[in-house]
Amino acid sequence: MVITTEALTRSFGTLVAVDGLDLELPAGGVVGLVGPNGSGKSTLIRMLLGLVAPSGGSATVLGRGIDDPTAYAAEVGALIEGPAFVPGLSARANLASLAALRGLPRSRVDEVLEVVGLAGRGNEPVRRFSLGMKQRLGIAAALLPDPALLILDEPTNGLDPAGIVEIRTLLRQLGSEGRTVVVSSHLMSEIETICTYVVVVRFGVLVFSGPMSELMRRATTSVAVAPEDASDRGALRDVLEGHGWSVSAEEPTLRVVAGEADAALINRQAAAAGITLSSLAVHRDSLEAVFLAMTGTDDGELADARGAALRGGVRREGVR
Ligand SMILES: Nc1ncnc2c1ncn2[C@@H]1O[C@H](COP(=O)(O)OP(=O)(O)OP(=O)(O)O)[C@@H](O)[C@H]1O
Repeated sequence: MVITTEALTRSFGTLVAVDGLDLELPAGGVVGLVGPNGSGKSTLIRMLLGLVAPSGGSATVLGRGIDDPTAYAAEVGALIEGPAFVPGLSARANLASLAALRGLPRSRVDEVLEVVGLAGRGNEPVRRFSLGMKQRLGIAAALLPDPALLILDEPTNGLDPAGIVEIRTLLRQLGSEGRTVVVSSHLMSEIETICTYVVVVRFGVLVFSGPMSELMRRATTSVAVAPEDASDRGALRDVLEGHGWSVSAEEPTLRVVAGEADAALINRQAAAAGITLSSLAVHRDSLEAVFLAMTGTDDGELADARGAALRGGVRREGVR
């Protein structure tokens, strides 16, 4: 396991930002940490990096306890805020000074520029870079020590759609090369196509943790059927309900709560009752809908009163 947590908790005054989290994250691939704003993702990441002390519980990173982050610091690369670079210096010079500071070989600079697709732009001053290029440079900086674990807090925040695609492609590539990439986002849609494993949190509480394929299995499926002759709708409904399916009417179709594997059976039952179907289509909820059902929001904003109060509190007090 690349990261484990046991009853990991962090409170700020009376607010419990991370609430008794139990996690076991497998090594390799891209792990998505998803939850609406204010659900404790950054606090969790900061605890794992040793930047915030837990109020309770324990955790390990690469097999070592977070009470001594220096034991694993050299093997973990992180990007937790917009990367800070000297704007007047080139990308290459910025990375070279970071490498020198960390005692890393200068040869890593060109290697990481190559990995993030900035090799051809390395001599340009960073001030000319787009936000997406700056994010890629930030990831390059995090990659300097060739870490086994890369942790990125909302790396696609503020990027335009093209920039988001670029970062996604890069993260997928990094996750397929043996290292583990942990990436947080408040939007399922931004990371669902790149994650192999997903952790969903809400109000600091774990809602789901497991392989992406398992999350997808939670998506409910239904089969929409329409009889050729509209006057058969009632009879068709009776037949399908008689076989134990739950059916709702949605003009001009009937929606049957059933999986893809049931489609042929539904067709046969209708035919056996002398009803010809003019259409039969399998629908699966989007991951967005699954996320909505789990967290109460699909746009990253908490929908209920506590969410509104927390967001108001954060802005008013500027607590960060
Ligand atoms: N230093 C702090 N002092 C007080 N409260 C804090 C502090 N850091 C975080 N919080 C609170 O803890 C809760 C979780 O915040 P956190 O930033 O971990 O969530 P998040 O899921 O990363 O959200 P976002 O996407 O908005 O950053 C929020 O209510 C936040 O206001």
